[in-house]
Amino acid sequence: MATGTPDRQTVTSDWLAVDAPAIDGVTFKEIRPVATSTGYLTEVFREEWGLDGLPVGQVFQRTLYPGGVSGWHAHGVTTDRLFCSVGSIRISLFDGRKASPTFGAVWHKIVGAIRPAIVIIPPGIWHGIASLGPETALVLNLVDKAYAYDAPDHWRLPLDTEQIPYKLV
Ligand SMILES: Cc1cn([C@H]2C[C@H](O)[C@@H](COP(=O)(O)OP(=O)(O)O[C@H]3O[C@H](C)C(=O)[C@H](O)[C@H]3O)O2)c(=O)[nH]c1=O
Repeated sequence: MATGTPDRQTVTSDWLAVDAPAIDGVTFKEIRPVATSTGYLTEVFREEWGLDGLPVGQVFQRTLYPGGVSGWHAHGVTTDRLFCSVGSIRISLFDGRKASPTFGAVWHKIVGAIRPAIVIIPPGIWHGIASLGPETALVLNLVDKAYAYDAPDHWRLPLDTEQIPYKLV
C-alpha cells in the first residue's frame, strides 16, 4: 500500500465532534431536533444552558446565497450567538485578542439544519461565514446587545487580509 497519513478521531461513538473550540471563550452546543408527526421542533437557545450568562438584546436573521460569504468582522463589545436553521454554513474564527491565551488561533465549525448547534462568539474574535451547499442558508444571530444603527459595533478586515492565516474563499 502507498504510504499515507491515518485519519485521526473526529467524532465520539455517539457522533459528537471531538474538536473542542480552540479559542478561549468560544463555546457551542449541539441541539437535537424533536421529531413530530408534522415536522421537527428545534430549540435555539435557553438561558439555563449556561453558555455565556448574557442577555438576549436582539435577534436577527442573515441569509446567505449558495456560495455566499459574510466576510471577516469582529465586534468590540457585542457577543454573537449564531444558529443556522436552513442550509449549512462554515463559521471560521480567528482570535485577535492580544491578551487571550489563544491569541492567533484559528478554529472552524460547520453547523446547519441537519446538525443544529448554537455557537457563541465573544467580542474581539474575528469571524467569517461561508454558505455551503446548494440552498440559501438562513443564520440567526441572538446578540447580547442590539445593533446600534448610528454607531455599529462592527469592525472589518478584507477577505484577503494578511492578518488572518486563513482564507475564507
Ligand atoms: C446587524 C444589523 C444590520 N443591519 C443592516 C446594516 C447593513 O446595512 C445590513 C447588513 O448588515 P451587516 O453589514 O452587519 O451584515 P454582515 O456583515 O453580514 O454581518 C451580520 O451578519 C453576520 C452573520 C454577523 O455575525 C454580524 O454580527 C452581523 O452584523 O443590515 C440592520 O439594519 N440591523 C441589524 O441588526
